[in-house]
Amino acid sequence: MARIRLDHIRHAYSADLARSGNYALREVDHEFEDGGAYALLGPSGCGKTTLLNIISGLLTPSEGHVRFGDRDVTLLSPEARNIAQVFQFPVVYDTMTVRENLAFPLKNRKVPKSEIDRRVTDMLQRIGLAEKADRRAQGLTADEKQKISLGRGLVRSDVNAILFDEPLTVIDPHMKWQLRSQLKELHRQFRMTMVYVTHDQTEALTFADKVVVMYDGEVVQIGTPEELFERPKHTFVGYFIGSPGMNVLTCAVEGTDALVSGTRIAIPGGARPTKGAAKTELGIRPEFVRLVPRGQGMPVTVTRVEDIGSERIVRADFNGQKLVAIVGEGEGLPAEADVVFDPSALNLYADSWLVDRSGPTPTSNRAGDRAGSSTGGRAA
Ligand SMILES: Nc1ncnc2c1ncn2[C@@H]1O[C@H](COP(=O)(O)OP(=O)(O)OP(=O)(O)O)[C@@H](O)[C@H]1O
Repeated sequence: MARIRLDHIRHAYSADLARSGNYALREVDHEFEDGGAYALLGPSGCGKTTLLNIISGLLTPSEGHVRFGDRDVTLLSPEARNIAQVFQFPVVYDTMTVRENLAFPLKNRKVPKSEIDRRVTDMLQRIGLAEKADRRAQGLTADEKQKISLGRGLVRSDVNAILFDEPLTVIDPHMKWQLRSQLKELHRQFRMTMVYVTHDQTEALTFADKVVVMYDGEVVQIGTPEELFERPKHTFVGYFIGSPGMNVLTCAVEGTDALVSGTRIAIPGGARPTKGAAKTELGIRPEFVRLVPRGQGMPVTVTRVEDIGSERIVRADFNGQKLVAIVGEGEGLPAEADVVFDPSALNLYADSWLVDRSGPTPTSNRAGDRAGSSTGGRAA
């Protein structure tokens, strides 16, 4: 296994695109720790596959270097990099049996037969294909074939990293959870460096120790699921992680307060100057917006209430800006509501990036659990 260093990587798919500044990857300068489980998460077209292919060696970056440990592998082929890859669609040898497919990469590397038998038997159990071990791959479903692809990637213990590109796309929804848990278990057991591309936040947050959020050709934040939830470094992270995503309210900054549509809201720890910023915004997750009886907070007009079982999603108009709140089970919803914001959960953004500040971080994702609230006040 190896630490993977991406050293000032940029990539354009042609010289013309580079000349016009059209980079699929604008600048990526990050490190994946040895033995870490990472998910590359982002919307379609943000550059996830491009980055994965640069790590694997299927693509050579236009600029920058890829290092495995201290070794520069930028110009090496995927084989020379010694990585395992699992793609979106199954890659199996149809004429071989399931067992032979799994044994294939081990035989190629001259692993002793007894060791091959042991590892293949273990993997057959893990991917749930023990009963079909001696069937040819040809007659299997797409779902089963993809499990073979996963097993073939995971059966080797000598690889520098295992790279997954949306590997569960063809898997039946009820099996996805099971295979994800198996992947996590294998990671816990063997501490392989794993990089897993997905645009599904549930998949990313349940699989990875660290989630790498990509947006428009850039990595905007690498963090644990908690970090991404509590302190999104970019408004896109706030919007993309969480359901519903973070409220992003246009604001002005005056001293240490934010002015949102004429309402003054104190920023704990003090808002830092945002001189030169073209736009400033205040972020607050719906879990930290509390609805209180009229007169006890900032006035809003509730426009819609969606009951989703254990909680209600309340959509409101906050002086012309849309605001979403989550009302938990057992919490009341006043007929005429005001809102209060948990001050520890307020984040200030300048040109979409978080303005660092001191102060506590929110500790729970239920608004009712939090002490204190920011009720704001009308600006003079
Ligand atoms: N072979 C190619 N030639 C030219 N442009 C490409 C090529 N492959 C990808 N791109 C462009 O590069 C950008 C990043 O694409 P990429 O496939 O890496 O994104 P992605 O995040 O993996 O998207 P998806 O989730 O849809 O696979 C997109 O604008 C895409 O259109």
